[in-house]
Amino acid sequence: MNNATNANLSVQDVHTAYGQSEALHGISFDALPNETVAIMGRNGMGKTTLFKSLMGILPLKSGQVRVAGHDVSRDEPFRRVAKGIAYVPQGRMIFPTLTVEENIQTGLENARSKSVPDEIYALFPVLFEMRRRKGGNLSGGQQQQLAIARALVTDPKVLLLDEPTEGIQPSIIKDIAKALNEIREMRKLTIVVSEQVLSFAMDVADRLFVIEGGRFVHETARADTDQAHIKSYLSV
Ligand SMILES: Nc1ncnc2c1ncn2[C@@H]1O[C@H](COP(=O)(O)OP(=O)(O)OP(=O)(O)O)[C@@H](O)[C@H]1O
Repeated sequence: MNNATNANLSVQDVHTAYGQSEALHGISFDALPNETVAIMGRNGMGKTTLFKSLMGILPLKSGQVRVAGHDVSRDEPFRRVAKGIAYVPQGRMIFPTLTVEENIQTGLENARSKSVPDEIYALFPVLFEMRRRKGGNLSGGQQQQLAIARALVTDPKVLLLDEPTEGIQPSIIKDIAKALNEIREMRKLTIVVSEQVLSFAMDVADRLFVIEGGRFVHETARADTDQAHIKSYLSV
């Protein structure tokens, strides 16, 4: 475990329930600036519930979430965004009838300037080419890039991505891995990504956790990863 005082994201003993049914049973981890952490697990193991808990979309039953040293555990989602955490949800959730540019601008709601920073289009040139097209007309991979761009304009310290490779073709998955590595290096971001694709996690993550039944059951540094062991958790 890293020293919590240096952590950009510190998650301590988080429990989350749907009514009487507890889905997360005490999740704890820290992540540093310029570090990517992958959370691996099959469907229904708690990845989405964890991200919604970190963002405040679901209330914590108990536990604490700190972003850059600030306790955000009781904050509404928009306050958490202002304190430096951003979310790319599963399924991307872009607005199909808005243009690419307008989709990115929805992330700039609380910013002084509504113009999309050049840096964003430099990272994702395809979004610049397609800036006047409707979001709904983009391919899955382009929509994923758009969802990442929209999250990045809030200038987060911590970026959460829920299964970014879902439904995306392998060649584009490589592009997304490259973009995430560039963004992390450029902004010294903390990235937390949930995944079922191990090769993608190995391309981006410094550390990997396995979640099962709402608990972390395995942790490994990338260099020490026993890939066969991780795969045994991912196969049904
Ligand atoms: N709205 C809900 N009401 C009740 N239980 C829920 C709800 N959403 C999820 N759960 C339960 O919480 C547990 C964790 O689900 P979660 O969606 O977080 O898993 P996941 O790992 O993100 O899987 P997936 O990749 O399918 O989204 C599951 O047992 C699921 O049935």
